[in-house]
Amino acid sequence: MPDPGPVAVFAPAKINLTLHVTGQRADGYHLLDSLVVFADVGDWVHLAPADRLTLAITGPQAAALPVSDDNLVLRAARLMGAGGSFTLEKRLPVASGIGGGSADAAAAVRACAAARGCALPAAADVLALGADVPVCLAGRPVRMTGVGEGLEPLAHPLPAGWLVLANPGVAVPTPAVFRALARRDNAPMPGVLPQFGTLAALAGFLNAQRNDLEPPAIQIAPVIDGCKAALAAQPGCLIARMSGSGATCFGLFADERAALAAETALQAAQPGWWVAAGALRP
Ligand SMILES: C[C@@](CO)(OP(=O)(O)O)[C@H](O)COP(=O)(O)OP(=O)(O)OC[C@H]1O[C@@H](n2ccc(N)nc2=O)[C@H](O)[C@@H]1O
Ligand SMILES: Nc1ncnc2c1ncn2[C@@H]1O[C@H](COP(=O)(O)OP(=O)(O)O)[C@@H](O)[C@H]1O
Repeated sequence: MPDPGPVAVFAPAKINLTLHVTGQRADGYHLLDSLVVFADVGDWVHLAPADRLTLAITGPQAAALPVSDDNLVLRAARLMGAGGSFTLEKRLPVASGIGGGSADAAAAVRACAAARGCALPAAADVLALGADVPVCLAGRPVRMTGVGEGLEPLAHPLPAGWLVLANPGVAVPTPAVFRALARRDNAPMPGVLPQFGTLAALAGFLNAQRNDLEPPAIQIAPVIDGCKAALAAQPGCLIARMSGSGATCFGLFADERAALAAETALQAAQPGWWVAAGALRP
């Protein structure tokens, strides 16, 4: 039976551990090959029953996102044909390559489905909200292909690990980064992803892969290079790279204490940056 009470859904940050741009469609959208994971760092979407569809935004990043009709939470609710009183607790920096808006849209879809006791829509049905919304609705590690609609579950679970996310406070618009790409026909990842017995093995694999959007994003916002270097310099960091179209970079850690120490050290060294540590979600 549908539960008419309030619903709260976590909207975890999406991290592109790799992001290979392998082609471009006639409509301009790019073909991607990306190993996508999620972190225990994110926004919350709350939904309470109400006749009208409304949105309030709270949380430490609320000031960066004025309430507007095209907020992805409202667009997702309209796609679901749902009303209700939504509160978005905004913790992730906006336009930062970790899919905050897409994660919110996916969480709003989940909240609507939970409130009405109906099934989740198919990936193809939420793609219109944004290329990253299908992967955020999946919410687990996958190989993402196509423009974002291809979702291949991993054959083997990833080892446990920690992510430290750092954003140097610049918003880089995704279309501008794609436009600045030097080439659009880059090699994909290997056809079959290996099984990673340890986090060090995963980091070794990642080191041989790329984020093709990193060079153009650094060209637009050179501070990204410094952000990546600051993460890489933290004790215990196995690899540091930019996520999505930036500017957020991630550091991968096997050890929880090392990840939390890196978070504290970066927050102290760069008070103007957004820095957060969280476990890699299975
Ligand atoms: C680059 C990625 C990688 O995961 O992440 P973010 O940087 O956004 O986190 C995503 O593909 C972004 O997904 P999302 O932010 O939902 O994209 P959309 O709103 O659909 O599109 C924004 C713009 O990005 C470009 N775009 C997006 C996806 C794609 N496969 N090819 C593109 O060329 C297009 O210029 C489009 O107008
Ligand atoms: N709930 C939302 N959270 C963040 N951004 C949103 C939201 N709704 C709409 N947007 C718009 O979507 C754009 C991309 O935001 P976001 O998903 O945070 O970026 P990215 O995909 O690069 O991480 C922003 O410029 C913002 O104006």
